[in-house]
Amino acid sequence: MSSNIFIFDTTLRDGTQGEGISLSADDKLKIAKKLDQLGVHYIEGGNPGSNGKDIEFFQRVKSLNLNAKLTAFGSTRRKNSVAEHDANLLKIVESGVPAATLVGKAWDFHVHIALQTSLEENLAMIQESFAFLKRNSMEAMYDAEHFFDGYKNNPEYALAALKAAKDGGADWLVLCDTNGGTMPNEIAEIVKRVKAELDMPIGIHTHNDCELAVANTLAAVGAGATQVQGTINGYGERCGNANLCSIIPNLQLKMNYDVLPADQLSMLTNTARYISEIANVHMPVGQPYVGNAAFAHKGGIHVSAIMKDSKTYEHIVPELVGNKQRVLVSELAGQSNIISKAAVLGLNVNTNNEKTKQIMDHIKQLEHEGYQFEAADASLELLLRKAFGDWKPAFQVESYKVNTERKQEHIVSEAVVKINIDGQQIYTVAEGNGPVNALDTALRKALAQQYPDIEHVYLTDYKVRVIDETDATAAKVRVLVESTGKQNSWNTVGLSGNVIDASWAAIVDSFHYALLSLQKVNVETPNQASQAQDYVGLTNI
Ligand SMILES: CC(=O)SCCNC(=O)CCNC(=O)[C@H](O)C(C)(C)COP(=O)(O)OP(=O)(O)OC[C@H]1O[C@@H](n2cnc3c(N)ncnc32)[C@H](O)[C@@H]1OP(=O)(O)O
Ligand SMILES: CC(=O)C(=O)O
Repeated sequence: MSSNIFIFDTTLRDGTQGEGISLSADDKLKIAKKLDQLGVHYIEGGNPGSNGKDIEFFQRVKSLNLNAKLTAFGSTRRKNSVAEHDANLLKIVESGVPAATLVGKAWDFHVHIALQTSLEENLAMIQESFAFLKRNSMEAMYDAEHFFDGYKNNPEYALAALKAAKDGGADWLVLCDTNGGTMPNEIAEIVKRVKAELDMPIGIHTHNDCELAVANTLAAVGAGATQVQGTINGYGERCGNANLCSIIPNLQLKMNYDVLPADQLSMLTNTARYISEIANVHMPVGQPYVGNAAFAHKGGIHVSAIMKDSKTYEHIVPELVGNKQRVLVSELAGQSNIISKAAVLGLNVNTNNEKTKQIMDHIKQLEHEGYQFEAADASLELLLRKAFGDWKPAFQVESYKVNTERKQEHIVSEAVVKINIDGQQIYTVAEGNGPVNALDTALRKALAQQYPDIEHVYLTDYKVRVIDETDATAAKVRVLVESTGKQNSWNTVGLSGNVIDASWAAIVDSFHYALLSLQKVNVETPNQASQAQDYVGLTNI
């Protein structure tokens, strides 16, 4: 391993400057705990001089006794004032954390335009603010705002800003590519020059406006930076910050730096997903390292090869970052995709045979008609189980009917469902706020008579897509439904020329899937049942 790199997480500060991200104090505490478990070295909790929520966070976070060093963020003192009376600096000290990060201007243009003060006054603001922090015994980082743009415009002044921070006692000089417009070669060259000029620990803080934040961070580290600032999932102002979920594994697994212990690196995927849930921001499936599709294989040629050796199409072992390999089945599949998927389900299909080919052709035909199985794993599982003779449906649908009626201000839908379970006909009626909701409720009510646990299954997402748009009158509708049980969620698909019928098909598949495990638990002895659940895998609702 090479030398240590310090990870400075600013998800709770710069991350919250991203559009659509707003975290409560409780959210921030949960995220701080998670980041600490991951093993980051610094957690920038927020701006105590900005809002009450951040002040509350800093008050409450102390009781968590985190290993990571907490840092409070703010700016250098206001122009023409004194640090001791600066409300923002006082709040930082009052926050009681051991470290602080102050942003200060390093680009002469910004001093003139944004601060509207003299170049000398800005240097005094920097120097005096750091001296104030050091008098209060804090570890102090200088976030040299727009450092790279400043250096390109006026290198003497940009370096003078760094020297002012150093003279004030700053412990770290963090070079910021605030507008995110610098290229990796420029970053490397400028970091090297700063290293040669000033004997100080250097950090890097980049933004993603040219989609280069990760590359720029790595270039800076290669040139001698030892503190890396970034956020989980790259949240941050405008196009975001440098994404730590890519930087950490790149540094550790590709560039051989000592960043996190291996067992903590394997928490990366879980951390990224947990924080995306709290931030309520959907993660792109193709997000490197931690995305759901980061190790998902779709093309038949790829799957055929990974079954021989995963290295053929995987740049790392996914488990190193806590992710896992997935095989998708679609019209681009070959027999290998089916065999691999069936093996995961515990189905005994281990050789290429005529049956596998028939199923593959059937799936391709269905996808050609408009089905889509890669986003409907549960429907695919039912299809495979049926094809390999492993599935007996728990119920048969006899009929359904649904009406929607508006009475003055109220719209109500009523569904009537007739199903058959082991020869016994069950007939239910239910109301809902729409036809899909009414059908879902009526079917659940019918099944609950024999499978009470089905009450825990909810429809949690519903997507409709009109396909075959070139022929609008004959267009088909594809409905994807996400359902959630006590522990898992799963997706099913329905296709029809009628949106209600497509929805019904997707709902029926969802309940069939849920009943796979309930059915097994009901028919087996307790011991066999737990084996059956392991065997069924995903389907323990
Ligand atoms: C590059 C970055 O990401 S920096 C961090 C950006 N993050 C944020 O701004 C989020 C938190 N900010 C806030 O809550 C508010 O902006 C506050 C509390 C800091 C300040 O609020 P206000 O006092 O109302 O000022 P406002 O936000 O309108 O303007 C910023 C002021 O800070 C001054 N300022 C900007 N940078 C600095 C600096 N490095 N040092 C000192 N003063 C600065 C500006 O010149 C401006 O002063 P002016 O009002 O005399 O023109
Ligand atoms: C400090 C900071 O967030 C920046 O310069 O981008």
